[in-house]
Amino acid sequence: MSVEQGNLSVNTENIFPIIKKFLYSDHEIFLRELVANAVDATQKLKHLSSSSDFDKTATSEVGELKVKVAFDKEAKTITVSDNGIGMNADDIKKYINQIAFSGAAEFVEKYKDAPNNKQIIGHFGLGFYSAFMVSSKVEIISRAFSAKEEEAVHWECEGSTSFELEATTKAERGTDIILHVAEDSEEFLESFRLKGILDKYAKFLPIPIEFEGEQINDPNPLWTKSPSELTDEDYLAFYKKLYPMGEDPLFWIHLNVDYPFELTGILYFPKVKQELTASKDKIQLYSRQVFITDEVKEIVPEFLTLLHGVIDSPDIPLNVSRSYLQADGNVKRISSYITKKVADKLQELFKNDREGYEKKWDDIGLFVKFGMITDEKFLEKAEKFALVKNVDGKCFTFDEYNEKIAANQTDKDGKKVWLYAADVQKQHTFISSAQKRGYDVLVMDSMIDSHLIQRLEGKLENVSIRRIDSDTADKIIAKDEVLEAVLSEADQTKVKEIFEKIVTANHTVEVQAMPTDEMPVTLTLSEFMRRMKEMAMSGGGGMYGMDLPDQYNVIVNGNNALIQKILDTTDEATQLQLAQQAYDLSLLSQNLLEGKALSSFVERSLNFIK
Ligand SMILES: Nc1ncnc2c1ncn2[C@@H]1O[C@H](COP(=O)(O)OP(=O)(O)OP(=O)(O)O)[C@@H](O)[C@H]1O
Repeated sequence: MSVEQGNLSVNTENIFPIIKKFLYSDHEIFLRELVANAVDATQKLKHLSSSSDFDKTATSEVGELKVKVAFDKEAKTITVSDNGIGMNADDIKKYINQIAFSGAAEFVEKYKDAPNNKQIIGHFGLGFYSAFMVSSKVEIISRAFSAKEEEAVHWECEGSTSFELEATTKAERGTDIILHVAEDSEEFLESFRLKGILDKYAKFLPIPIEFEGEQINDPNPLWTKSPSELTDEDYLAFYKKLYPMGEDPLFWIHLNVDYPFELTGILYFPKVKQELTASKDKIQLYSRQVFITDEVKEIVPEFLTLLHGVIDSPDIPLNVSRSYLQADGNVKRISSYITKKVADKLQELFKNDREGYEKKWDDIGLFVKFGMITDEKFLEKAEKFALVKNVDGKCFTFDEYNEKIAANQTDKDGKKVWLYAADVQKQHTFISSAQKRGYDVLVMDSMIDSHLIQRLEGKLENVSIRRIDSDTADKIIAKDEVLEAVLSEADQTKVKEIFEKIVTANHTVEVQAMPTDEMPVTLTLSEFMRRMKEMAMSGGGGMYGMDLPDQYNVIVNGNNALIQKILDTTDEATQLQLAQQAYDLSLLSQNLLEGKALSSFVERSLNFIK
């Protein structure tokens, strides 16, 4: 058989049912598409009017350009009118019958097998043909800018591949698109519904949009203006317009690039609360002032979805699938541009007003940390302006902090050890022990901190980060000097045996020589064990399908006088009671004593002081 070549053709008869079916969830898009086309038509006219030939045309007055949306509940029609460039018969044949139609055909060809892929379709600018999602018949009455009143054209189509085109008269230049609303779409014949859709998609279109005698849009939204003309009040007022219920933002960035991609916008830094998801997904994406979506997850790095505001770019492809979007060159460039701008802004605030920056740290810290964990490039930049805060409320950059602790908190291997408290109240005893040794203690108490710690350890050279209760103050920073033990080895073994009789089963006992003024018993949870546990808990329902028990180390301070007293006590019951009391005190200092154990402790304590 000889090789045969040819093109696969789409059966165009199928287009309308498919458009309807696939676009189901997003039917309201038709209005955005028609209004956007109308705005385009007026802008084309504006463009044209600057050419010298324009004066000679039939409709030489530009006049006040605008778009009107109207509906008639009785007649069941929605009409979108503009006084833009208009179309003559040839234009309709070319742009509506052929191009728009082939666009629709291409759409069907591409997505006929995609199972219910609404995300793709919702952004597929089907333009004019999306009118058929809600209409049983569509009419176009148009008078091109160059046409006389009686040279206007009338086109109509009932959602099949045949159409009618004839001459008509029209007093004004421009186009009316008349939708005869289908029975199943009569919900759109309501004022509030149409107003709602216009508010969503047309609020910032560049040409006045009129609905029920009122202009519903702001044609010159803030992001299209030059930053030099704008005051802080303008930015705050615009924020209120976007988020009427929102608390004032902390600061903002005005984006403006022409090359290698076009992008404008304003990004606001909200006060990010611990509850990250509440701040997320508030950025609105526009394309030439037409609202597209508020799902920008695939367009900006995840941590930037915490920001609020507007991004406007005609260079973000909207008619492709979301996963494809992330691989798109422009999207990548836009994403790294925004990341850089955000980092630059933070750096600038840090440099120009350190005090103000530190005051805001509690609000922006979460955002910066989230960025450092999830975005390598941001992490690199953020190392210069990220702060750590110690228990006294003082802030330091990473470099400043390393310098501060270098003398006293470098361990025997030359590593700088950062100590932190995850709960200042609970870990108070540990904090004071560390402070007695002149150690500084940081506060890292948010969920995100534990992830950040791992990230920083991987990133910062020669730094080890330890939670304050992961060891006794004596050992937490391993140094060469060793305290001499007061107890002999044999006595140490005896002490160990006494405590092993009373401690909770999975706790291990260790006798150490610590300064005499340290607690007789301290409970520690090794950094390793704790991280394992945290990982098991966060790693999707538990690594072993259960919560790992806390395996505390019970550190007995052999040099504390009470331990000697316990050893010297001959009556075994009293000896165990004393040991129990010392052990309970260590539990109590960490808020771990509860229930029956707590009651026995209280009773025993009363007996001791009676
Ligand atoms: N109101 C109008 N006035 C003048 N020309 C119009 C109008 N509406 C549509 N057109 C013409 O019909 C063409 C096809 O419109 P359609 O909306 O299908 O596609 P598009 O606007 O080019 O692209 P998209 O698919 O992104 O919307 C337009 O490019 C334009 O030339």
